[in-house]
Amino acid sequence: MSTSVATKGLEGIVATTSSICWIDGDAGVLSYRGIDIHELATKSTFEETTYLLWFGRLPKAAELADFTKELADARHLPAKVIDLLHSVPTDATPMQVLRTAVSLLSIYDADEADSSHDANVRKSFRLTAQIAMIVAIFDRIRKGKALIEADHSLSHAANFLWMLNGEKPSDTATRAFDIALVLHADHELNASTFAARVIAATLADIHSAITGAIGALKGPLHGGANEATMRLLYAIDKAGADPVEYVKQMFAEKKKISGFGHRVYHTEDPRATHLRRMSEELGRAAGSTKWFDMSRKIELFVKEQKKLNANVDFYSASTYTTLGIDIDLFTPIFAVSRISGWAAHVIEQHDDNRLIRPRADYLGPEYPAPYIPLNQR
Ligand SMILES: CC(=O)SCCNC(=O)CCNC(=O)[C@H](O)C(C)(C)COP(=O)(O)OP(=O)(O)OC[C@H]1O[C@@H](n2cnc3c(N)ncnc32)[C@H](O)[C@@H]1OP(=O)(O)O
Ligand SMILES: O=C([O-])CC(=O)C(=O)O
Repeated sequence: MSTSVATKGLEGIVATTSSICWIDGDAGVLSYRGIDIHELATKSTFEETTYLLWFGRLPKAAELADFTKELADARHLPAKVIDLLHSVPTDATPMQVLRTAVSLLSIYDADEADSSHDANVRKSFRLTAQIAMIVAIFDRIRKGKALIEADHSLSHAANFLWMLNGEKPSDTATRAFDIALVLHADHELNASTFAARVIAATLADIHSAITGAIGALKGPLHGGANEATMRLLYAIDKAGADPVEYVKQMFAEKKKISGFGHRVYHTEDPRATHLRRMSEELGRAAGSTKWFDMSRKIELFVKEQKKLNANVDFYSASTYTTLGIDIDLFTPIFAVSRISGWAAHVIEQHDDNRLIRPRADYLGPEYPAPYIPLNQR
């Protein structure tokens, strides 16, 4: 009965046109609006990269200053959203809370019913500022700590660390975190971005699309892999095990190693190059490269045994841990960055929309199957 054969997981299927992000998975190239990620990671900032993603080109100095101010000015959460953060159980995961809070934000957004280009851009500023605030504020609430007011003079990266830790971050920590935000900002039609575009394509609002994207990011095959990677490193450490022997046993049990493999890259993930270096450098600066050393042993072994490369999630785990960030904040922090890419894709989708509605290769009972009356089944 089927008319065509489905490609499991839509591998290799081109599902849309886009002008935002280009990846060459064989050459290990990632670019935003044509600009290589290595250039952006070494020269740009999260604010400038977000401008690039949303508006299609690098900003001039005055444009960047205006953009930075607008993003800082958007650091405001409705009281009801702060109430929600106080009312959820303190053992709720930050990803659950973020997903729920972003959904609630839509009810208080002045532009909720407006999905025009300009309204989407206004909402993107707010969502980008608010997602970072929600993650930082909930972490303080669950730890019984006093809330920290946003500092509008700080960059997006520095303000997040300030609101999370209640201490002005060092330049080293701010720059490392800012680079991590740049590296995670966009990645073409990854699962969460695709989810966002599918939702946006029904002409649903951007908050609905981003709520769905956060749900998709949470899974351990996608953004959740950074937390799963760190849980693996902790488990090896707790067991006092040799990392290679531990991973060998996982292979014997046919388990996947989080932080390895990628649907698109068949070579080094260019983001891992930076995160590997950051993991080592931050470890050295902090006086211990323990997590980097363990990660590197695993990386070399997995590469040798399975020809699998580390992806963006592998070294972000040890990088964030060395920055003193709790494990269950890793995936929310991915969202703190990825909102920039999600927003760019929702704007692009709404600007030139068509419903996304593929077909399924039907494998069920043959048509016409009999309807058997209830008393005869
Ligand atoms: C930000 C991101 O989303 S980056 C990705 C984050 N996810 C992870 O790190 C989770 C671990 N990795 C994986 O599960 C996969 O590599 C994915 C989900 C990233 C890509 O999945 P796919 O393209 O569907 O590849 P698939 O899962 O089919 O794997 C192909 C083969 O490689 C193996 N493989 C892939 N990744 C791994 C891994 N991390 N550990 C062990 N084996 C792996 C699979 O077992 C499979 O082997 P088989 O053909 O012998 O059955
Ligand atoms: O592109 C993907 O499939 C996953 C990924 O690396 C990302 O979302 O950053």
